[in-house]
Amino acid sequence: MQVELEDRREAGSITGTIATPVPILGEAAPVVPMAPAPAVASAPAPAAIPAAVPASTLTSASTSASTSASTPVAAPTPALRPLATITPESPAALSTRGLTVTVKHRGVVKTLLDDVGFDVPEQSLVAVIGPSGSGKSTLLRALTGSRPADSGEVRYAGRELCAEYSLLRHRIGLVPQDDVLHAQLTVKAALRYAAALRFPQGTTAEQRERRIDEVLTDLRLTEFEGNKVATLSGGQRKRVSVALELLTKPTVLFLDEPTSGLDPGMDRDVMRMLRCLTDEGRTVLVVTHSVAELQACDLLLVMAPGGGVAYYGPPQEALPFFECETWADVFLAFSCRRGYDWAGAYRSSVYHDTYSATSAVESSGATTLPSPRSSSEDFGPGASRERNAASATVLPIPATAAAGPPKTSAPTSCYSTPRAAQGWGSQLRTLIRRYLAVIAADRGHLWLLAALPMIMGLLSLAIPASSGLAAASGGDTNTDAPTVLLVLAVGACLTGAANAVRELIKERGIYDRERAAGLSRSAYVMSKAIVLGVITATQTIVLSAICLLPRRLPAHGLLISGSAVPELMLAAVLLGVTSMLLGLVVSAVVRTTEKTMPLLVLITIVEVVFCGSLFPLFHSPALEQLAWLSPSRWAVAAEAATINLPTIMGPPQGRTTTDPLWQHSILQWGADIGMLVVLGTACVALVLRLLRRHESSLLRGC
Ligand SMILES: Nc1ncnc2c1ncn2[C@@H]1O[C@H](COP(=O)(O)OP(=O)(O)OP(=O)(O)O)[C@@H](O)[C@H]1O
Repeated sequence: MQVELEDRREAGSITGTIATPVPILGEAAPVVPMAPAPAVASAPAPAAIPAAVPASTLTSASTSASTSASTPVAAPTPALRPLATITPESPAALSTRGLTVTVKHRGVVKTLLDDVGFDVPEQSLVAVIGPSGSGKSTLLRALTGSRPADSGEVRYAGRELCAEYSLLRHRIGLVPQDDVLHAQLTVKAALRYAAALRFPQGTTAEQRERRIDEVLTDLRLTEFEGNKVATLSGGQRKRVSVALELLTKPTVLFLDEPTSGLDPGMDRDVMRMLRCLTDEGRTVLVVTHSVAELQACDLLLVMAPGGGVAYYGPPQEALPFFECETWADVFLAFSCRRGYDWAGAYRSSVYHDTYSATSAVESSGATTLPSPRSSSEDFGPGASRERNAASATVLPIPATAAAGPPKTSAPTSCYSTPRAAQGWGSQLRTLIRRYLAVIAADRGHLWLLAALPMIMGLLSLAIPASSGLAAASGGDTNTDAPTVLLVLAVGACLTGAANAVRELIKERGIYDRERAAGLSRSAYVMSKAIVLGVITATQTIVLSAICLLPRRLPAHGLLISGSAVPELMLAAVLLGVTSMLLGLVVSAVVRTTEKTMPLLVLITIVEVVFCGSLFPLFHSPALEQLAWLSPSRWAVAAEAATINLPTIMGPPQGRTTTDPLWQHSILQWGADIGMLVVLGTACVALVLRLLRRHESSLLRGC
């Protein structure tokens, strides 16, 4: 193996200088040769290593070419050097033991993670690979608390994730597979809003700007800071996602397939960036499908089908461990030998004893941590570098990382300081500003928002209603008035629900990530309700003005003498806003954006059927009570009360009495309006409840 590595160093600069920082930091990268690999000893054999592939199918590595597939062979026996001596004083950045995740699928219990345990030393870059469905994403979710394991434990610097989640979550950075960025915003604006939401209370705007400039420089994004995220390449977008996470200086950074869909050059670029982030003092764990750049990592975790660990150790020793020449051979072996106990083979190897079984976790959960720092220290100018230099560790470091520039300790002390998150009001203001910026950035959508109520208002004028909403002359009944109210109700419902029905689901990924980073659920929902409420109210006023003003109207309202228009408009606006909140409920229920359109149609039809002006609902058991749940029922009733519809229309066909909810009295009008407010409030409570339902058990408590 030694020879092979030396050959690789000569063959190309990439593999030969894997610990070299690429010029991400804006300076020329010094060429640093790769650290020597651990020496391979000849004896003793630690364990039977899987003859991973049938000889007939695959070509084995030279050391195992003669090995039969069915005969377990002795492993090449490396004299392994522990990556880090993890003691209570210098804990692993991350330790896991016995992580097991099961789900019940169609009555059958399925194990997604099977007794997974490993230690990640501070300042190491760990890649996680494995065949599709082997549990890599499940592992990431268990490590970050977004779906805690059913059993086992995860410790950060000795602190148990489930027990101290509210403390630890601010120190865990996660770059999910899908971009969690508002594509309409510029890079700098996206970072500004994220900083305003995530930085601790008391951080000044100047400190935030300085930190944003730091990460932009570190990730070579300065030249793109004015570009919209949507216009960036996949690799650049991934760098922005990483920048966003780095703003708060997480101690451990997780990335879920950051290179999927990127070309090999981008793949290398991203992996080199991760190498640099590690060399600067962070601990990085990356789930990847790409095996081309594994040399850049300090440790490699290979997941086996069934969710067990098939290998955890130095990447350069993985293929010899599996006795394969290529990763394609290893993955083929995984699929060919379904029943093989890959995890058992690994557990009985020396790699398990060296890289998975030496943890402070096993000895004690209590770790001695350096004294706490203040929150503002985190974000002061150049804080990280100074801090890292000050807390330089004596931990032995991984082979490849050892070849890089002098490394410094990850700031374990930060775990001990709870950070004061931004206040609710501050989060709400930031969220409202960001939402408005996102809406304003989409000119086409803005035009549509403006045009929709005008078009619907003009169309409503096509309804022939010579008496408008007033009493017909000559003692006749006005039977057109209910149709005008119906059209106004449909317009308000459609406007409100259409505004909201996609708004939560389309940014569920962003919300999930921000929620884990400290966002208040209620501030988020209120920001949506306020912005969409104002937009919907404005649209409904325009719609009602066009629909009502050209028509004959009663001279007085119930509350306001001189005009019925303000009362009619108020009912229409409340209907629009309540329907918008109903749209948010739909958006919180569904799991995909596609499902929102059929449900929008359904909401509209339900509101039309139950509005009360299409056919009489009163004194119709069940139907009448069901209609109470429809906002349109109460809005039309309030409008009918204002214009005294029972008198100008008379009893509906086949009935001798009129709708009791339409009674021309201030009390009834107030009750109708009050019910709209109650339904709107119930919708907000339901949205909060539904969002909570999607969250992990750890987040629900925060
Ligand atoms: N809620 C669930 N119910 C049933 N099975 C599930 C559930 N969630 C995940 N799985 C299954 O668990 C296994 C592991 O899924 P996971 O997404 O962690 O795998 P992965 O290694 O990340 O896959 P990929 O590389 O394709 O992303 C898969 O077989 C998946 O179908």
